[in-house]
Amino acid sequence: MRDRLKDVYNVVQEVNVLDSQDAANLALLARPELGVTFTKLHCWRLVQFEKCVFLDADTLVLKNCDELFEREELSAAPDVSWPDCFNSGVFVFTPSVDTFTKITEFAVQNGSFDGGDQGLLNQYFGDWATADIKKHLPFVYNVTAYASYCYLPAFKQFRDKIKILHFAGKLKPWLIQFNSQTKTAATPNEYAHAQDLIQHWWTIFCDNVHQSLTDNMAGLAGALAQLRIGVQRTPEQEQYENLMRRQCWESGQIDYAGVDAFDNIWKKITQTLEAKPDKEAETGSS
Ligand SMILES: O=c1ccn([C@@H]2O[C@H](COP(=O)(O)OP(=O)(O)O[C@H]3O[C@H](CO)[C@@H](O)[C@H](O)[C@H]3O)[C@@H](O)[C@H]2O)c(=O)[nH]1
Ligand SMILES: [Mn+2]
Repeated sequence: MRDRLKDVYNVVQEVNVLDSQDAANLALLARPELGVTFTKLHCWRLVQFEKCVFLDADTLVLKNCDELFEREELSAAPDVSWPDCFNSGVFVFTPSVDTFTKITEFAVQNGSFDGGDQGLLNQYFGDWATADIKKHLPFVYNVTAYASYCYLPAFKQFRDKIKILHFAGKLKPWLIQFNSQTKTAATPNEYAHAQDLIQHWWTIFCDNVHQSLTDNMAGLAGALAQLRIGVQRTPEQEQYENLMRRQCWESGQIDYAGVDAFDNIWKKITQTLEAKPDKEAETGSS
């Protein structure tokens, strides 16, 4: 996968979720819940660049955004569910080892109010909402596509102005049912207003990404490599695609480390089994 990425990007830099070689990381080892968050913070170490724009992997750039580099750290667009916080899926920053260290130290001390990088960065850059309006990126640089967060009449009115669409939330484009034969995505209701943009994501995937994937790749990439695009599907292929989609969906939805941890599931099963005789007794007596 790294080789494929190197064909497309100028720099492919590997970062570890937790790296015991590093003092800041060592401190974070005591806070494993911050591990994934920490990974995103590595972007501040790209000191070979003067200025950078961070983009979540679930963003889709629709127009040239070079002017973002004229903004200062930390510039970002408001988050739709709490506009006094910025959404951390798109932000302008200045790489600096010093800032990286300060943010990680801050993380170790204060944690993150939402358990992710967005809470942490909003705490660290705590005056974003009030200090400098130039650091408020227009919303078109980070438009949340999910219907329940979307102001649909505005989406319709301003859709041609959207520069970056962000598939924030659990339902990602790659989890949406896709028919490899007709090359069409079965857009769910939550994205009905953005159907052509979901289709655009899949068209880019079919035309520019699929040929770079191979069956021996791990995870979703390996599974997507097995799609046979534009040819008639055998019943086996159809069944496979349905199964893959379902597995993606389910793995995307299940909170293995939290409420859906095996211990909790087991507890629930045990409780249900224990509760059953009582229920029957109740029904019997009533
Ligand atoms: O296994 C993973 C998980 C996440 N990421 C990266 O982390 C980003 C954030 O995850 P995502 O699923 O996109 O989160 P969102 O649904 O966008 O949710 C919000 O909450 C996150 C946690 O605070 C923030 O990072 C997001 O910017 C914010 O939009 C991804 O885009 C990736 O770039 C990975 O590389 N690997
Ligand atoms: Mn995201």
